[in-house]
Amino acid sequence: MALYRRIPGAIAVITLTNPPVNALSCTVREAIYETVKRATADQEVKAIVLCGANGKFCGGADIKEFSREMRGPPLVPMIDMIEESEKPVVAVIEGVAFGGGLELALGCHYRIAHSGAQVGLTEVTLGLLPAAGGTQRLPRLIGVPAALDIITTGRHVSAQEAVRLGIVDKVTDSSAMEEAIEFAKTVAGEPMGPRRLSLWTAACPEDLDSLLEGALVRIRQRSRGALAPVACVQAVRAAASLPFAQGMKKEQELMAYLFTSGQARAMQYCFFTQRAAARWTTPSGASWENTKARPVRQAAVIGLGTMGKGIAVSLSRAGIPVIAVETEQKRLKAGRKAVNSMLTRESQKRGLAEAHLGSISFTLDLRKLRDTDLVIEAVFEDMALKKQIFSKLSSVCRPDALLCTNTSGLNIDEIASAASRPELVVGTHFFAPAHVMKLLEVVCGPRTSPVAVATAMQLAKRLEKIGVVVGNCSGFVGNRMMRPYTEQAYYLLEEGARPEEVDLVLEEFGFAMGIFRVMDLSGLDVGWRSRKELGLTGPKLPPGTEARSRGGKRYSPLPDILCESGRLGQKTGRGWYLYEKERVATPDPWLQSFLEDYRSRFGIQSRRVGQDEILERCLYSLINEGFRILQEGIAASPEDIDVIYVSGYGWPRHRGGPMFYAWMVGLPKVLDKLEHYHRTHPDIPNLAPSSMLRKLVARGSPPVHQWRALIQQHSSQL
Ligand SMILES: CCCCCCCCCCCCC/C=C/C(=O)SCCNC(=O)CCNC(=O)[C@H](O)C(C)(C)COP(=O)(O)OP(=O)(O)OC[C@H]1O[C@@H](n2cnc3c(N)ncnc32)[C@H](O)[C@@H]1OP(=O)(O)O
Repeated sequence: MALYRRIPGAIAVITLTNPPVNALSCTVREAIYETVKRATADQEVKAIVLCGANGKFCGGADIKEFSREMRGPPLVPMIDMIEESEKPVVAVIEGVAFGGGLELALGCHYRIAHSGAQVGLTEVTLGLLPAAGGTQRLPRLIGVPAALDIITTGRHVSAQEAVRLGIVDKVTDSSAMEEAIEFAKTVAGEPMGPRRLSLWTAACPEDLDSLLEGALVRIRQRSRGALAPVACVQAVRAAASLPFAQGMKKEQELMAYLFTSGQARAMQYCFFTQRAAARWTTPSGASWENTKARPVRQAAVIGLGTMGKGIAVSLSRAGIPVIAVETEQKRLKAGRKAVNSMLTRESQKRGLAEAHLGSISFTLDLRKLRDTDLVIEAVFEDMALKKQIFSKLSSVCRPDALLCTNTSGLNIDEIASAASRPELVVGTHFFAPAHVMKLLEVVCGPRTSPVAVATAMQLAKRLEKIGVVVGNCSGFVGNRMMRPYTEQAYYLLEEGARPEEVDLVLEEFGFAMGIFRVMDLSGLDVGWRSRKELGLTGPKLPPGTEARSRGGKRYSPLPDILCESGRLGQKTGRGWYLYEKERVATPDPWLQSFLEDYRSRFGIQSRRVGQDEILERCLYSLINEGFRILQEGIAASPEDIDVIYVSGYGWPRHRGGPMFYAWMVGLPKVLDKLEHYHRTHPDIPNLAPSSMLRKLVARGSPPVHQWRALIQQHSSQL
């Protein structure tokens, strides 16, 4: 709702009251209409102040209403009514003014912000555009180039930048409310015509076309295939070239197109699922609601390799003092140098004062960890080494210290078996670079206690990461699903495709990089090492093993052969591609003739593999593994899997995540295709449809939020 009160000085104060973010729900819009009308009709009122309850102006339109039938007064005429008021309306921006919240403020005649506030037209992140006049008013207020950036990225703009750009008229460190009331008194009675943004003209650069073309190029690089940012560019073009009323018409047309697109639905699904992941539960009844996290006042990181360094920086950035441990002086020195320069860069980039960073001390002595609340082990993926460390930690650390391992797939239970308190051992699987990537898989072993899960999830929040609780199995959720996806990509090469063809299809789908470019970037030796560990290749492989089969299943030795010939990806200048200029992948004629030789050596008839087949085999095999994960209870819900893929594996947000995508495509179609590909390739068991998928199809393909109820809780590994 919106509360109305009269205060001395002939001022009416209207307060949006809809916790937690004062979203513009149907009830709020009705109340705004009513209270603004009341204030404009009241002869005693000379100016109006519009604010939000609990220190937040407004988080925008109520996103929950987008999936229901629209009711209540629409936003656009409501904002127009405010702009048309003859009495000055002053918006008090505290906390946030996002999306429709900022559009509402742009309809006001003045905007006063608190210095801690943030503003933004964030609709694009929900697959929409600012369709309450934002695409037309903002360019008129701050010029086309700055507005284009804010509208197409949806980025959060600080109050300081907002005043510099002219989005707000004034910023204050003290009470924005008091400032606004005093200000309103000074402008009462002035004519409001010049303050109506709809009457302004947008300042536009001479070369508008190249500005807009540049924006489209950046959009294609950032989020290929996403409709909303492209529509935003079209709307800003309208603001630059058409009168306000026509621009508004264009804005509405574009909004109608986006609103009914599957992409908007997918992105709104991502918004809610990301928040739902924090509300974890386990079948034992433990949950975020009934389990209290332990406080983390000091943390330690063991191992200053790529991951350890990033984790130490993340902890420090969150203000947590860190002890970083290495085994030799040389590594310690190199680690210290790298961490310190990462921190300097970070604090410059984020404008963080050194005082906000947690101190980091460096040591070779594990005994220094005796007072630490939480330790994160980030050494090589070597089970024996990890067990040795956990055994030592048990004798060094406090009995209640949480012991975390940053393994990307090893058995948490086995690692925990080396600790004297296995219930305090939990997996914290960070993603590289750990100080940048948002995802944290929190891995529960069978003995992990609820308090260990709660503490790790709380840590994720403090590090500004998205924690998702998963069960213990090889590769957990994310990496386990990657395996069948990568394997399909190898098989497609064996059958006739080229790496660049596979990558193109995946990039057209929306991944920033195709799988072969990703492998070249991270190094082909990563997978090679783990295949050697598993005895799939290298010295542990039993003599006489068939080249293209392991345990009766199809196997591709292609990546092993590449590694054996020294092609490890970007770092060696060649992998699946050639890198003559640093980081620029070019198709390699050598690889093409190598693949031809390989096919003739194994009697494989090369064929043209179509784009649909590439996409379906890669994605559906990954999705199928997701269904198996649900069936085994390794993930609590399809939503959790989707959060993992969108925030950690570059799955395009506008596709919602693999499980949501499967539902959008149609589960019967996914099942049908998997059956077809499995019939054609019976030696690839990953293509055999999972029974969970069959079950969902048999039940009429219910929407994703209903799947959880169908997952058999008794098989949960969480
Ligand atoms: C067929 C033709 C159709 C025609 C078209 C019809 C068009 C109709 C529309 C007309 C025009 C619309 C134009 C405007 C659009 C918008 O405004 S879209 C919304 C834009 N707003 C945002 O993007 C902000 C989203 N929220 C946030 O970024 C954050 O929540 C926050 C505000 C920064 C607060 O963060 P934090 O404090 O970390 O809290 P959270 O955990 O994120 O959120 C707390 C709970 O609040 C819920 N919530 C947040 N924002 C909204 C919202 N806008 N609507 C509804 N609910 C919201 C959030 O889900 C959390 O809920 P719980 O998880 O249940 O706790």
